[in-house]
Amino acid sequence: MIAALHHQLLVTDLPALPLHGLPAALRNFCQRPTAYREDFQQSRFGKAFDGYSYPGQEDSLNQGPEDQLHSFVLSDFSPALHYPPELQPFLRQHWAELTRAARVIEQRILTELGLEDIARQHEERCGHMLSANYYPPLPAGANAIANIAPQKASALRLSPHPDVSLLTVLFAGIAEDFQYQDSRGLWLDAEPADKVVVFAGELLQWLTDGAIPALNHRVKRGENPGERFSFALFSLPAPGATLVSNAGRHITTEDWYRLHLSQWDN
Ligand SMILES: O=C(O)CCC(=O)C(=O)O
Ligand SMILES: [Fe+2]
Repeated sequence: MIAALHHQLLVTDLPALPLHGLPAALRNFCQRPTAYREDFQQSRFGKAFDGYSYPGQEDSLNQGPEDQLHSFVLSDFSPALHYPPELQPFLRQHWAELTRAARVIEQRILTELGLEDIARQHEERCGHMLSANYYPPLPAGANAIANIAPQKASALRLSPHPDVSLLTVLFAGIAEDFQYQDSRGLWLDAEPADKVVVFAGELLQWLTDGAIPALNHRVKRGENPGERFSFALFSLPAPGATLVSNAGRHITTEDWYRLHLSQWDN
């Protein structure tokens, strides 16, 4: 059963969950003037990964300067009032229901994997964060990428990475151009799907002491890169928590975030 998350996507038989207008709300936010958007940057939140990041940004905690997307990270950990008005209706009306549904799915997977102790820590010490991602349309020309210096023009819209999560739930399904790395290190194209899709994050790797590796993934630049949205829901330890691996290693939430981010230190 462990093979179900081992270097692969778990495409469940559950239909994708509704987005309740979130893509349009996110696009509206991303099309506001820079000065407006800057009020919601991560540095203003100072909590976990919460807040806004934009293409070309040098100091985002969750994307690199070469990545060609806007992301807005929402979580259980910041007060709803801190988020922009565009995202308030989703947060107020749908966040609780979405994260409840995701928790049920995550619990079922962890239990089926025989990871009872991790399931208990997930239940008691983890919350959720959503990376709501908007990839603006790109011109068809090879180097004509908005906000990106020509030397950084890339075949990718999102660079390869593992997630900081315990599990990542693509609750709205999987969009085109998503790729993941198999056990041989080869990049595979994921089939777009209107199902809930789940994969392992680095916290699952840490808590299983390496038994279940985090899935590396990225987004390629397709033939005609139009507007693209994705919604990745991460289960994450809450501020102030301490987690224990199967082998008995301990880590605090804050050290976990630092350890995850240190892989991008030069
Ligand atoms: O855009 C995608 O399909 C993937 C997004 C992603 O990997 C992330 O938000 O961590
Ligand atoms: Fe990711």
